[in-house]
Amino acid sequence: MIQDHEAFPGTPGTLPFGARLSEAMDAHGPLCVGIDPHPGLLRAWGLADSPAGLRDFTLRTTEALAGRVAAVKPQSAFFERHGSAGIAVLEEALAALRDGGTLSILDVKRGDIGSTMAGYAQAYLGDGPLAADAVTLAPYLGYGALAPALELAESNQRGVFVLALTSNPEGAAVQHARDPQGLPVARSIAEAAGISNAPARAAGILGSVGLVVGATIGSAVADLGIDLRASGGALLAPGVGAQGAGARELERVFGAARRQVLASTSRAVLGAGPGIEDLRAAAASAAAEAHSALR
Ligand SMILES: O=C(O)c1cc(=O)[nH]c(=O)n1[C@@H]1O[C@H](COP(=O)(O)O)[C@@H](O)[C@H]1O
Repeated sequence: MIQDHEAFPGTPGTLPFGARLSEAMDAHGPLCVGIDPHPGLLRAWGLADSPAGLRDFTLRTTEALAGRVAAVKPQSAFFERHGSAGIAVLEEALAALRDGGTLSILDVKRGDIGSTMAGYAQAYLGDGPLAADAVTLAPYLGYGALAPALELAESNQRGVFVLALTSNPEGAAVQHARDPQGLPVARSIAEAAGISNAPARAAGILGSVGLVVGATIGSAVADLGIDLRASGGALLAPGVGAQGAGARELERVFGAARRQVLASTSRAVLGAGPGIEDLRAAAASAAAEAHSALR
C-alpha cells in the first residue's frame, strides 16, 4: 500500500499529493486509467444504462485496477447523469479506491469564485463522501479564483490538476489567446502553477498543483513558449488511446518534461472489459507503453 488512506484529511505522516503520486508512478508506471461509464460502454459490457448497471461497471473496474495502476480518474459526468443514485456509486468508487490504496483523481473540471469555489473545494478536497486525492479544475474565471481549492488541497495533502492545454481542438481558441500582457493564456496558467509549486520544487519533490496537457496538442507547448518542467507539478495527459495519441505523441508533446507526465486513458482500457483479467491486461499494456515513452 502506497499511502495511509485511513483518515482523510491531513493524516499525520501523509505525504503531499505530489510526492505520493511520484511514488505511485514509480511503483506502477506513469498511467492513470479513467472510469468513464459511457452508455455505449455499459451496453458493450451487457449492462443496463441504469444506476445498477453503473454500479456493476464501476465496482468491476475498481476491483480490476485498485493497487495496479498509479491513479484512477472517475469522470463525474457519467455518474451525475444518473442523479443521486449515480453520485452514490461515485462515492462508493472513491471509497473503494481509498481502501485499495490507489490514488483517485476526480474529474469534475470545477472553477468558480470565492465562497462557491470554497464549497466545491470542501466537497472534493475535504473529508466528505466525495473526497478524492485530487480534482480537475478549470481556471477560466481566473487562476487566482482557484485559491480556496489550492489552499485546502495544500493543507489536506491533496492535489489539483488545472486545465492548461486540453486535448480537444476547440480548446485552442481560449488557451492560445493572449492576455492583456501579451502572454498566451495557457502559458500564464503554467507559470502560475510554477509559483504555487515553488516550495515543493525547492524541496526536490513534485508539486501538488498539476496541469492538464493533452497528448493530442502537437507542437503547442513549444509554439506558445511554455516551460512545462518549470511548472513543477505533474502533467495529466489525456488523449491517449481513443483520441488518437500514443507513445510517439507523448514523447513529442512533453520532451524534457516527460518524467512529470501521468498519461491518462479511459476507453482504450475500459473497452477490454467486462472481464477483470482483460481489464488488468489492457491497463498493464497501456502502462508499459506509457513507461517506455516517458521514462
Ligand atoms: O481533464 C481531463 O481528464 C480531460 C482533459 C482533456 O483535455 N481531455 C480529456 O479528454 N479529458 C478527460 O479524459 C477522458 C478521456 O477519455 P478517453 O478519450 O476515453 O481516453 C474523459 O473523461 C475526458 O473528459
